[in-house]
Amino acid sequence: MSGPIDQPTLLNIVKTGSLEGHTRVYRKNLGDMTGVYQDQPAYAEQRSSKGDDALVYSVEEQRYGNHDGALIVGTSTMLPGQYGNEFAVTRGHLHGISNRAELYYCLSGKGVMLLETIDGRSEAIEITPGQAVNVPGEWIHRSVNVGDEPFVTLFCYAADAGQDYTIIADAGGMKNLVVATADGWATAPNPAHTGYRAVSE
Ligand SMILES: O=P(O)(O)OC[C@H]1O[C@](O)(CO)[C@@H](O)[C@@H]1O
Repeated sequence: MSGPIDQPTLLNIVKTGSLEGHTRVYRKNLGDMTGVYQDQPAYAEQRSSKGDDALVYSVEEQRYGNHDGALIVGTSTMLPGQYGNEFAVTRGHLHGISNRAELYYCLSGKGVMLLETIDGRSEAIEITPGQAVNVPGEWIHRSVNVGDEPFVTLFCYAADAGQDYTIIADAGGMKNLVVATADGWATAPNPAHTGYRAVSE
């Protein structure tokens, strides 16, 4: 044993995204999503019609510490939306400690976990209530709302993981986009993607 033993926590989780017992809440607004969507005119049009303060996603999380071995548990609530033909996404990231894994369990709505590795692998996995994606370390990940109601997930990952948001920005966006089709969604290559840089150790 290497230090004090943390206290267990009861969490009441509501499928609409409320996490009773959370220690932090943060929200991302439309104005925070600069550079995320490829269709910049469509994004600019929504900023001017809805305003920069319009909510796009929010996170409620609970952590009992940041030390090696501790877990963060939280809920993420993504509002539906489209920017041109691209569905609403989270910023997306690789964990700062890149081998840290994460679980995403769908509480409500319909979404896709878009997952890529720096050496070119790509996966897009749809989840609906009752389904989860167990995301191993080394996968860049982003949530995508492909439905017309909030996409709510319960997530859990190592508290020391951290987030590297520059990995996607430096590559001109993720390799694939999740776009609307006549019968739902599909992935399409992102023409602006320039390849991922190596992860620094
Ligand atoms: O941190 P980002 O990429 O903005 O996206 C938020 C997502 O990441 C998480 O914070 C957890 O990794 C989720 O809550 C949420 O879906």
